[in-house]
Amino acid sequence: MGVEFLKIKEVDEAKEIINEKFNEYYTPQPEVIDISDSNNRITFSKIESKIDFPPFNRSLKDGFAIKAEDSYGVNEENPKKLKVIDFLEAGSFSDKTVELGKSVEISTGAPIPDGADAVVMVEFSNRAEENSELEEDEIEILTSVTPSQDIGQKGSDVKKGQVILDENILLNPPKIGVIAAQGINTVNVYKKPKVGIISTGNELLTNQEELKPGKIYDVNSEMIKAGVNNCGAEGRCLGIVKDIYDDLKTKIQESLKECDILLCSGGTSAGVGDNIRDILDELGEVYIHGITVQPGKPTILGVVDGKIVIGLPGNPVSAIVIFNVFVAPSIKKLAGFKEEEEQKTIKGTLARRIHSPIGRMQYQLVRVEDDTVYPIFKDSGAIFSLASAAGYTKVSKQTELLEEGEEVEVILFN
Ligand SMILES: Nc1nc2c(c(=O)[nH]1)N[C@H]1C(S)=C(S)[C@@H](COP(=O)(O)OP(=O)(O)OC[C@H]3O[C@@H](n4cnc5c(N)ncnc54)[C@H](O)[C@@H]3O)O[C@H]1N2
Ligand code: MOO
Repeated sequence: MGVEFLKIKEVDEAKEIINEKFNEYYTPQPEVIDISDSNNRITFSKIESKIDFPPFNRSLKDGFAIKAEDSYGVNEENPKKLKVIDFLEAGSFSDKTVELGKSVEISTGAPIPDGADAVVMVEFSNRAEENSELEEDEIEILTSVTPSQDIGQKGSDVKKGQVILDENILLNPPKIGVIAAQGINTVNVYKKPKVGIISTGNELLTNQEELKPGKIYDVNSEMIKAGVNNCGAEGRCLGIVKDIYDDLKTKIQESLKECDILLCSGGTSAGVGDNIRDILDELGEVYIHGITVQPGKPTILGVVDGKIVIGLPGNPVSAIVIFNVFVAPSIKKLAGFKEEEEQKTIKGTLARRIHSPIGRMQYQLVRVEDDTVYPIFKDSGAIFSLASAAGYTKVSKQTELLEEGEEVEVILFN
């Protein structure tokens, strides 16, 4: 007999242990980065505004800054003549004061000159070209405006000292815009946890090698790395290791020096060459070996040198399902994402019945077309099934059969 599994864990119990161990063995760290590198990073602390925005009262339109009082009772039949005492482009500044009977020609974004309290849009004015009774430095306005009209007041958008972004916010283009408006050039974000990834198996080749008899290309390294990166962490492929006990043991020890969390795949079962469990027992402690799920029953969680080591089942479908269901939520949390987001789900009608093993929660890959859910009945090594899979449907451990036509929920990948 090979190694015995620990007492196999129920799904909820396994999730709880994983969550607890991740919290215990990794403490999120902040780092300060340049705003130009901040897309897709997560804020570690609140960001406060350094300045009022806008920083001055500014014109929202091209037109004439006036005293609103000058426009009362004005309309096209009853225009009002005003003297133009200055011209203001965005970025410039006027030291003139607008009094009754006067105006300053102004561009959108330019600061409102002293004395003015409203802007009349250029469309509602005439110049000398349009009305020969006007002098060169005169206009007539054709509409009335209210005080503050078309003025963006200083601090009306954001006041100095106001929280503009909370902690645990995923920075994206609009949010980076908010920071940029403040002239802030560095951001305090969560450091990405470094997650090492090792594939194990004598049969595995890198994509640099020629295919040989009995061999296959390594799927899990790149697939899991992409999954890790989607969680806001930094996945690092650390290579392929043969099923040789000492080689794998050394590789695990070496790898732990350069990462915060280690994900291995393959060698989790209890067969010849399945070494992960024994190595983790020797180097540290194993907390989970076996979860009541299908696929992915032989999943392992251990701790070595104060760091989490996960053994994902080698079959790629099992590896990605177990990663998504059990590992990704914890990595996301450590990377700074707010507590577990709702998974994206859709509902649909089963096109075929699903048989499920009693006693194991089944994650059945499915394809979805319109509202119809097609189970993909292939073994967990059939990687191509992932090309069309939209996600998976859960079949509880007490359920042996889901009938064709039943409504099911599909948990979508991403
Ligand atoms: N007698 C038993 N045999 C198996 C059992 C069992 O309970 N009793 N469980 C099966 C289940 S379920 C799974 S899942 C696998 C678990 O296997 P391991 O984690 O030990 O993985 P391997 O044996 O190393 O590989 C399984 C399969 O996956 C392929 N593989 C592995 N790594 C990769 C990779 N990086 N890229 C692509 N493909 C990979 C490997 O070639 C095998 O075909 O055990 C079952 N057996
Ligand atoms: O549990 Mo295995 O992961 O069925 O393929």
